[in-house]
Amino acid sequence: MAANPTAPTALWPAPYARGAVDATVHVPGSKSVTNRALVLAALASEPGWLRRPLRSRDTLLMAGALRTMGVGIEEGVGPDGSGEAWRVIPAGFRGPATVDVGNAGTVMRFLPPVATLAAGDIRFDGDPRSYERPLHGVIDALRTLGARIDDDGRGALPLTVHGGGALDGGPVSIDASSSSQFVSALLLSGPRFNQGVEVRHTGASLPSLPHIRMTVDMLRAVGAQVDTPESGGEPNVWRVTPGALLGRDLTVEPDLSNAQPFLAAALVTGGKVLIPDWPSRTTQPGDRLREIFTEMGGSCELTEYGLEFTGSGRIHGIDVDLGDVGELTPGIAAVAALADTPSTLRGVSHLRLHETDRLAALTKEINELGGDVTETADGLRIRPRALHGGVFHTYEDHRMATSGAIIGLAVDGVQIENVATTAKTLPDFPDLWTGMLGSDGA
Ligand SMILES: O=C(O)C1=C[C@@H](OP(=O)(O)O)[C@@H](O)[C@H](O)C1
Ligand SMILES: C=C(OP(=O)(O)O)C(=O)O
Repeated sequence: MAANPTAPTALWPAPYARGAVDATVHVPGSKSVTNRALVLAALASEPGWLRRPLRSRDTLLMAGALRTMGVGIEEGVGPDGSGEAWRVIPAGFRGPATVDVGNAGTVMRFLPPVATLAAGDIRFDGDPRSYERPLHGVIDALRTLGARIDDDGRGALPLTVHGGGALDGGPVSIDASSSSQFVSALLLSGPRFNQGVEVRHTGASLPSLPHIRMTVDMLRAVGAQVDTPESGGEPNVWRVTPGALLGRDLTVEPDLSNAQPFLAAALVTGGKVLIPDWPSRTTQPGDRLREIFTEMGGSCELTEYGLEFTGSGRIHGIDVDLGDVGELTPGIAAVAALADTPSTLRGVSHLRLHETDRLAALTKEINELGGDVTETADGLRIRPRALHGGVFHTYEDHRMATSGAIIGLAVDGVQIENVATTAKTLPDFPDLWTGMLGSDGA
């Protein structure tokens, strides 16, 4: 019987680059934008369009969850006839329903607030790892705002939201130091709470600020009134006024965090990669790669065709705080392991609570290929060493798989366990990767 390439134990021989890459890579839509757009369209008072949505495990789970709660999400071609699209038709949310969150932070955090608006019970369950990921900020806040929620007392999944058809809302304090998604979750549904919502973050630090800005920008784009620290409000306080949301026609930007491995390929092989449709203005954290990968040895140009990124053939280490852009850490760690000087990646202790404990996983897997990585209290210290082939375990973490593939470009004989786990946000990864390398291996 042929080996099943999607079995969790399957090994994928990571392609070794025999030369400099020179490719154009069309990167599918952003997970973070797609899932926010779906939630906002479902909360709107009229139908809307979502063009070029990402179709991956996380976004299909979001669409499926909204459908089970009564929302219409239909396949379409968009109002002007171009491109694939979803038409989202809001309806009163209803239960009883069961939502599978998989291991999607956006689904497990963004939907319990929506469920408080449902008429009926909404049960949330997911992958084993989803039980370990922090959710207390959302659960405690919703209870303060008037919701009835049953969990097993750990402040985590599984849980049931007893939707009452409406929620009071109002002011609430939370500690969002373990995930910015707590803040985003409360703000997204805030316009639909009777009194809106005022979220005050009281923790010592707050990761992933660009993702909170993405939430605010997208709320404003559908007509919500949002006051933020940046718009003259108090530090760490966001306020959303109650009101109806518009149904819009939104085109999803490419996922810039999923562009990372392809940019890294240009850096690692001294080649060139063009990513079409790179937005000239965006809240996506992946936009920081222009600066980070330039400091690590590349150069880039943003033109009307997209982002052209060129490697110089040399890779330098970096000392950088990644607190704002934590999801870029696995890819940066992979490049840093191949650099000519050491790196220190800081500000990302919360990565221990992501898809897997990413700090432990990166340390173990790079070291098993001969690397020299140590965990610090809030990140990684990486001293480059000659690496050798071997199995790169991925712990059901899409970004571990793409990191291993980056290393495999420069190190012959790396095998990625369960590359199919990239389906969480980029099901096309293996094909895009081999397509980038071409038939002659680069
Ligand atoms: O809101 C979002 O879309 C995200 C926020 C971030 O979460 P954390 O703040 O939990 O790191 C990020 O890491 C995740 O990939 C996506
Ligand atoms: C942390 C991530 O995902 P999630 O949305 O599940 O938190 C990620 O994609 O890197």
